[in-house]
Amino acid sequence: MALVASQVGSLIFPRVVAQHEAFSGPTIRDLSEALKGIGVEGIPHYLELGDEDLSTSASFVHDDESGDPLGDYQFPVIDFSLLQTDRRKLVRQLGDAARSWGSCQIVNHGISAESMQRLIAESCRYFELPAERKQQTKSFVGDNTTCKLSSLYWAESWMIHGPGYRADLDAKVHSAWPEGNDSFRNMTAQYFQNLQLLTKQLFELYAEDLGVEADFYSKHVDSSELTIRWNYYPACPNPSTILGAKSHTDVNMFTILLQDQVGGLQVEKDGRWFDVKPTEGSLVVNISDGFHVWTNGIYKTVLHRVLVNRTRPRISLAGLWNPDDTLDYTAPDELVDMNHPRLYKPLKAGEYKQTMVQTRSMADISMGQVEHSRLLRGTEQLSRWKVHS
Ligand SMILES: O=C(O)CCC(=O)C(=O)O
Ligand SMILES: [Fe+2]
Repeated sequence: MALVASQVGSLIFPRVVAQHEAFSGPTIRDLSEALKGIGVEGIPHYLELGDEDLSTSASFVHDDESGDPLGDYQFPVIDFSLLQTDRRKLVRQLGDAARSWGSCQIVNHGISAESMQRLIAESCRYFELPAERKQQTKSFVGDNTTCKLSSLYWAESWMIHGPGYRADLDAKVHSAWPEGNDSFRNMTAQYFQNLQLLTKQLFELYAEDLGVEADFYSKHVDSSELTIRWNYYPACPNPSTILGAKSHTDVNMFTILLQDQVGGLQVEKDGRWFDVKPTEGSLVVNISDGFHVWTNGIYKTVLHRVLVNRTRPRISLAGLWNPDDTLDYTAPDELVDMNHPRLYKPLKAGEYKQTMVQTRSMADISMGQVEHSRLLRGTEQLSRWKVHS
């Protein structure tokens, strides 16, 4: 029996009545049971894992109580307060993490843990609104509208675009949540500003690590667009067969991610998956496709995915940086030598973004999973701009 989109949508996003911190109780019908109810056996293939192999999960690494150092496989948690005490050490740690993981967690970065917790708690209140209310928010994706979504599966999301974020925020939030949203809007606006400062600092530190002009990257922050995407992953009855987000790289330049304490984010390294275990007050810094190209491939674009769980909803706020479309991701000459020949042909940020938006919109529920996965990986898609491809 063919499955109608709206039917599937309501099944994959059953209403979750949840207290974020203490979700309990069997409020979700089992997905396959629900599907059987409308005459469908099993799970629609586009929701299956395809070539995603959860058995490669290396989460055991973090459960190991023995305290053994994990060497190259210890996911980096970097103390940003080294900025005041040992800048060179901070630069080295950030650079090492960007080269080997394309990702790290930073703590003591100047944005208070308390303000981030409050922002998460307020964001949860938004997602706990009835679906009809949330659907009034322009850019909201979830419930009945999600079935063709290319990358995020068991998730609801919506986003706010900078630089005119204040007006965008007021209009969008107000339409869904006219009462009680003032503090949410103020907190979010403050968070935009904090991320801007932090990103400038990070880009200066990365420039130092790479040995390029101090403001080579940071001077573009003011003319870049920061989008915040809220991702909400309801508790899922089939967490072993469904992902919150399939493995993907981010197509933008650079991402700073705020996650709650539930866990589920994983990053790939050397063909294995590692949990990014939430650390109180931390932010996850992810190198995206754009920054990877802009560093001549010296920094890795990180492949990541999100697992869901049976009992607790999870929330994350992805701070996605996109430079002006005219920005050329061509890496500076300092990063090109005999050992590092130029990897990519000239590539404008806008051209890459547009190509990838088109590519991803081709991702369709009728598509095989392996093909689908390729569309989500900058590591594969960038090959068409490789100098010797
Ligand atoms: O929820 C997460 O931790 C990751 C979200 C993500 O990868 C994204 O929004 O691009
Ligand atoms: Fe992502």
